[in-house]
Parts: sequence; structure tokens; C-alpha cells
Amino acid sequence: MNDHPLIIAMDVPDKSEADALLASFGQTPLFLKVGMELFYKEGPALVEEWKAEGHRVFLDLKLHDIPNTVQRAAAQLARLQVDLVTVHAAGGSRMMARAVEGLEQGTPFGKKRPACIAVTQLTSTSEAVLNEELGIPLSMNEAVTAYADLAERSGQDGVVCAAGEVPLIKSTCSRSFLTVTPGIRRAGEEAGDQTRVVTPGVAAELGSDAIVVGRSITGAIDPTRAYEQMEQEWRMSDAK
Ligand SMILES: O=c1ccn([C@@H]2O[C@H](COP(=O)(O)O)[C@@H](O)[C@H]2O)c(=O)[nH]1
Repeated sequence: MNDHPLIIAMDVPDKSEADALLASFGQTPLFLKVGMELFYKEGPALVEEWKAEGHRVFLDLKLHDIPNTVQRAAAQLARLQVDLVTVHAAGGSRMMARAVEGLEQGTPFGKKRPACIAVTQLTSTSEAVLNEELGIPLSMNEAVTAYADLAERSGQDGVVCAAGEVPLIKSTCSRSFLTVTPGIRRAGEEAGDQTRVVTPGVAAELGSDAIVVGRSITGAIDPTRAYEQMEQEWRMSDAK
């Protein structure tokens, strides 16, 4: 993840839409995020196909269950040879540690295990929801930093957070601890269901290791142009 990728969230209903979108980007290997919508429809075959074509795959299933179940599920994901997977930090330290154990068990001999990153607080969650609905009586910065610290102590390779929280996490956790940031929008664009959003340029200035962009690209009239523009903004402001 040293190359600071822009990861495209392929939030489309099926393989035919995903393939059409991919075809518009040309032949370059990309970093593609497969989330629940596409995975529940197409299953492992699509992931294997994209890996065989040379794409990197972020399989974003946000595991959150008892430690034994998460460990066994993580082993299955590692068998797919994906690059990045997610768990919810709210599952606790034992669950997160067992996720990494499962990934190690499932990784084929001689291959690199998928990186495991923990969702701190969803970028759709506001501080009001954190306090009033989730019952966490902390500021968003405090909650996200506490989860990131727990995730690092539980053997995670990094976290999912909003870009605004990256400087705090980098000062609390080790510098190499990954920060992967969704909640990315172009200037003036609707945030939709996201509440903690920034532009690609601001995410770069704040030190994000990778940005995740979905609807700004997949919902654009010209997805290729949207991808290229956002990638350029992300690279140009790259202060790392
Ligand atoms: O906290 C989180 C964790 C994951 N996501 C995922 O990222 C993309 C963002 O999509 P946009 O269309 O760019 O809003 C989506 O697949 C989410 O599942 C997140 O947004 N926040």
C-alpha cells in the first residue's frame, strides 16, 4: 500500500455492470473494492477472475461476529488471495486477533496474507449518532482514535476511518499503520449518506494511505473521466 492507491468501490448489482464499468477504464490493473452487494450476487468467482487479470482486490465484507466464526470466515477469504479485507473494530480485540489468525491459516504457502484493516466508525456515522444512538459518550475523534489504538494492539494492519481523523491516528499509532479512507467527494458534490467527507486533495494533505471512491466514479456520466480527475487531484496534492 506504499503506492497510495485510489481504490474504486465497485458498488454495482452484478458482473455485467461491473464488467462494463471496468471496460471503460481500459486495460490498466486497478485496485477494486468488492463490497457486500457484488459479492453476495457473484461470489468468489468474480474476485478470482479479477485477481487473475492482475487487479488488486479489497474484499470489504466487514466481518463482525464471534471470534471463532470470524477466524474461520477470514481463512476462507485468504484462500481467495485478496489484498485487503475488513473487520469491525467494535467486535473487540479477541475477534480482531482471531481474524488475523484466520487469514494466516488460509493464506496459501509462500503467498502474502491479505492485509486486515478494522473499521473504526463508519464514515456515514455522525457524532450525534455516535453519542445518541450508539451510546458512545466520546467525540468522534476520541472514539476513532481509541478504536484505532485497539486495532493496532490486536494485530491489525490498519484502519478504515474518515480522512479528517488520519493525523490523530498517525500521531497515536505507528506511522506504518494504514489509514484507508472512504467518504471522498469532489468539491461541491452531494455527500449523500456519508457524513464525514473530504475531497481527494484534502485526503492527500491529511496523509491518507489510500482513498476509496464509489459513487463519485460509478455514478458519474463519464466514470473514466471522473476516475482520472479524482486520481489526478489525489496525486497532485500528495504531500507524503
Ligand atoms: O466507514 C466506511 C467503510 C466503508 N465504506 C465503503 O466505501 C464505499 C464508499 O462509497 P461512496 O459511494 O464513495 O460513498 C462504499 O462501498 C462503502 O461500503 C464507507 O463508505 N465507509
